[in-house]
Amino acid sequence: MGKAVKNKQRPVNLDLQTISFPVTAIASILHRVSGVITFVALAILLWMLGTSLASPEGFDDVVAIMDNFLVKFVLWGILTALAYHIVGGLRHLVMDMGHWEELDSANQSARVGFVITAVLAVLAGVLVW
Ligand code: HEM
Repeated sequence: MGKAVKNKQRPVNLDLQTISFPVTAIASILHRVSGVITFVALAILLWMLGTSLASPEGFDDVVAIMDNFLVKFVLWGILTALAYHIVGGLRHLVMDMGHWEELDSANQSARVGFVITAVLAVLAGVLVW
């Protein structure tokens, strides 16, 4: 009993300000977050598509809704999340084929993925506004 307690006395760092995640961990977390955002966004986008196709009034309603900064911002966020999910997803698929699995190449591909997403986010902003 006493020995079991002793074995649990390992160093534990719970000070969030001193914990720094590797770039690959951040890329991984963001991929999951962007997947969940994309999933939730599907409901919003399908509702907008359905409403806009249902009638000319519905189309006008969706156009009117889109004329709001907050709605545009949410749409921009959705497009950016989708862009990151696709970029990160393609990176995953390349890794599944046995490439970019070493520490250096994994770090580099994660960084390149962030840069490509930043460019796509700017393009999404141009599209939405
Ligand atoms: C409607 C569109 C999509 C939705 C809602 C979606 C959602 C998700 C979610 C929730 C996950 C789980 C993430 C996790 O547990 O870590 C996931 C994983 C994944 N997604 Fe998507 N996704 C979509 C489209 C795509 C596309 C277009 C690609 C292609 C590039 C893609 C590639 C992947 C890959 C490779 C994984 C596995 C990642 C891993 O092994 O950790 N997804 N997706």
